[in-house]
Amino acid sequence: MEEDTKAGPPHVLIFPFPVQGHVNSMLKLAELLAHAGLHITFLNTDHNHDRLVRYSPDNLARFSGFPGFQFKIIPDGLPADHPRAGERVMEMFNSLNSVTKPLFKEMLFTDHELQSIPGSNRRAVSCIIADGILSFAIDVGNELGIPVIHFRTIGACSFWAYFCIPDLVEAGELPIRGNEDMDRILKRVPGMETFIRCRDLPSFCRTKNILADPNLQLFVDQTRQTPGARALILNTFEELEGPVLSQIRTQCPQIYTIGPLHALVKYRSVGSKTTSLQSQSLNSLFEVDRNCMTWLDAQPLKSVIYVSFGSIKKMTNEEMREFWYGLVNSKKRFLWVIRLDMVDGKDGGDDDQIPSELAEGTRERGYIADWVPQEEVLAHQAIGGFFTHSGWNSTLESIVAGVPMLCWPCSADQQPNSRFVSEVWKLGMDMKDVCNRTVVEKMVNDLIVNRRDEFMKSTVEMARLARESASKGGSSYCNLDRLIKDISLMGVRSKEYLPSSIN
Ligand SMILES: O=c1ccn([C@@H]2O[C@H](COP(=O)(O)OP(=O)(O)O[C@H]3O[C@H](CO)[C@@H](O)[C@H](O)[C@H]3O)[C@@H](O)[C@H]2O)c(=O)[nH]1
Ligand SMILES: C[C@H]1CC[C@@H]2C(C(=O)O)=CO[C@@H](O)[C@@H]21
Repeated sequence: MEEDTKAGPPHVLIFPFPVQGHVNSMLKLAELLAHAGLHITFLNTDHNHDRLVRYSPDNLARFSGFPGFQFKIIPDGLPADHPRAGERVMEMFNSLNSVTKPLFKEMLFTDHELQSIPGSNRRAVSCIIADGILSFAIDVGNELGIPVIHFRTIGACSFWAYFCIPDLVEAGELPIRGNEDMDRILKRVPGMETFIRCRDLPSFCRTKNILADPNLQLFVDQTRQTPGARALILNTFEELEGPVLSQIRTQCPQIYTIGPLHALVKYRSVGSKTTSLQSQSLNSLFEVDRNCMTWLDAQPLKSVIYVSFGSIKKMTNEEMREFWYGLVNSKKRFLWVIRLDMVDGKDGGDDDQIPSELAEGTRERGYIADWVPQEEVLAHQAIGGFFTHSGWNSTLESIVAGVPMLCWPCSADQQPNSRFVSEVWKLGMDMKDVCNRTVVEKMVNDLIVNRRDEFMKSTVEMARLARESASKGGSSYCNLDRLIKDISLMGVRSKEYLPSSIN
């Protein structure tokens, strides 16, 4: 079955790991590629598609405006009531591998809309852009003769830390030998030898069972498969992570740095119906509370600390209490995102009664929301600082907005991210491994009052570099053009690749 290579533009299938932070950045890439005229199939899980339809209905209308754009739905293999958050998010890997992978292969082989339609301008899928932690897509692409590009939605610093873990083990630098060992500087992560400590490695390294820990092995294996992909896409920019990118290129020569994606959408989607800031809330898997913007309008300039720990983190009642007292005792205004699924269980009894001093302080100076339009919030003039978990999208959004960060990393790549924010880029402070109301109170005041001028110097400069990279002629702007050209040149599937039947 030879494909008519003269028919229509390239057809790219985009497949994110199905959580908000990944869907967000991959939908932005989908918009950019569709805006450039490529045909896009965006593969959503049934669970997430239902949430997009429910909480971002305008999203579907916006994307349907691109010719050749379609959403495809695939099960994630989990029951509808699975939390898909906290530590249980790890269960998604097993179901995606056992249930989703065979369906993915069958879809590519049998789905008429993914094949070339003789006489029409729709080509078969000519390239797969898969999440860097869904490496089974490489196997499927190889079986079907479709080139696969990895898009890893974390920063280059974290990708490289993951990649070097086997070298750290081989050199005896891992495992970590207890709490007293956490500040030991590691020597076998090239480019980070002067500042990366044990506590700054991805959280999965905090295991005694370094050779057999299933989570650690999963991410190391996924990361080490990336050199087998046709190329690697990273949502970052050369001016932010150049030294680490040089190290990664020794293993993965073909890298497209096209971030910050949310800024690139803004600079390349001129004339789109929605401003790029508003378009972010069109990718939301949660119901957005826009009333917080009216509350922000009433706050003094740079007076508010914005607090959000992403879409996956779950907190204990004790952690909530320490942060709440720290924020109230700081005497600063705060906008705090507490998702409906965020607090781990309710221990009932008086724990659920809010102490009067907290209730009064929150009433006077605080606003608590389930979910907000974060890019718009960070761009608001009332925001003086971002108390963040250091998720990579949040980090980039804070950088572009020029907002200094107080980092409380929770898991995975957040640990390396927070070390780079504080130690390398000087964009804020790292509160790693601390959960104490007195420390929260002090660091909030340091961030938006006592050390504000110090951080503003570096945040203003990094924001300039970020916007420059995403503007016409900038590094990320040009790399996106290169990616589009290279995808257009990618070979087409020839018949010897197509198996006689799905096995
Ligand atoms: O009220 C809110 C809170 C967050 N966001 C958005 O949600 C996204 C959250 O992404 P991120 O900051 O990366 O955090 P997570 O949701 O935790 O993302 C997961 O995926 C990221 C990308 O791989 C990783 O860096 C993180 O560690 C991982 O937890 C961002 O775009 C935010 O703008 C909102 O729109 N409204
Ligand atoms: C399942 C989460 C643990 C780490 C994963 C990840 C990665 O690319 O390594 C990024 O963010 C998280 O959502 C994933």
